[in-house]
Amino acid sequence: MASLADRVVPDQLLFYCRPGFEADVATEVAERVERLGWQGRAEFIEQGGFACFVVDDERPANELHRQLKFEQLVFARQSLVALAPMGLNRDDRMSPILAQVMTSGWSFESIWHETPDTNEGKALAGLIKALTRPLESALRKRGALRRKAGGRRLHLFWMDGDFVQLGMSFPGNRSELPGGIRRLRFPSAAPSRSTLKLEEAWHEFIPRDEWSVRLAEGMQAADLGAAPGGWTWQLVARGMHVFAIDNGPMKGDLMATGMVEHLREDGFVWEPPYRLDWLVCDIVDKPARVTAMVQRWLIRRWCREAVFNLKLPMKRRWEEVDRCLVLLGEALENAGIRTELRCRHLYHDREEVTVHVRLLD
Ligand SMILES: C[S@@+](CC[C@H](N)C(=O)[O-])C[C@H]1O[C@@H](n2cnc3c(N)ncnc32)[C@H](O)[C@@H]1O
Repeated sequence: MASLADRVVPDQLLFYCRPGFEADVATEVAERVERLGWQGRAEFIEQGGFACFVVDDERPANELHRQLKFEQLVFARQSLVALAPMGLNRDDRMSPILAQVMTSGWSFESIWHETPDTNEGKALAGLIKALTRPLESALRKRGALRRKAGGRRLHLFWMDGDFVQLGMSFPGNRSELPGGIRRLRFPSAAPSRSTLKLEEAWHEFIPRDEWSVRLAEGMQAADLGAAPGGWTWQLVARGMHVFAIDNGPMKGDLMATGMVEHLREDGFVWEPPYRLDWLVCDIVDKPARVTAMVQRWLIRRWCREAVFNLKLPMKRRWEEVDRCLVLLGEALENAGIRTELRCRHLYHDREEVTVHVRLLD
């Protein structure tokens, strides 16, 4: 291991994201960092599938990483403390990587090789496969890869075959999914691919051991903007009764379950006949309008939990999301309603984000 004086200190944070959303991650992170009272600058390459925040502060980047809770980030799929990216020579990619790890003084329990979520990234699979074993064995021999190292994980983020950035993640403040991506199998009986958005939202926002209580058989739900029925299909698959609100047609098989009441009404004005367990909404409309409608549901306690999508066709997506979430948070607080509120750009979301709200009492 390098002595303390010789160590390379990580000076940046690295975030993965959906290609095309780099500016959103960069703006979100820069704003949050500023609110936390830190200095630095965000950097990204359009369509690169990642953004960096280079810390310009006397305090170490590790400390900023600890303060910036991954769970609260909207557009980042993964959050790492990182060293500067490294150009590699094709004849010997291993040696500089080993040297950088050893001078960083890092130790870890596992190594993940990852790439941007792009076609170029996928093409690096062969190179990564060839390097995985030799690198692991070299790092194990040098004592950096250990059986016990606080759950820390080394990430090698291959920007291309000649460029890699080394990052470190910490349990409790990271995505536990490779590339920060939750891959789900499309259920062939579901009426639309949108179904995966609601399923992913549940994985993201509801701990697995609470599903049997919070997504239970016999619960009552409303699905606003339900047609053709992908989200309703998920609710019915959990054994819930669903008010499906949409002018459009629901796919036949779903209606045959007897679990769905299809009402051709306006989701923005429809009111449930009694208190429900769940509200879900996938209506394509202005984010502020959708948020105001869900806010009314929550303040009147018409549901206990809600999942809704905010469609973001605009350029400044982070600003729009932040505005909606702040207004919603303030309105709920002013109404004396305690909630758990989270928002994420999920893997199955495209130009949209998914919000989850749960009433706490
Ligand atoms: C993105 S699609 C929903 C897809 C659905 N979540 C699924 O998984 O199949 C949006 C739906 O919202 C409906 N919609 C738009 N405005 C609405 C409104 N004011 N009230 C109810 N539904 C509306 C549209 O008819 C459309 O079917």
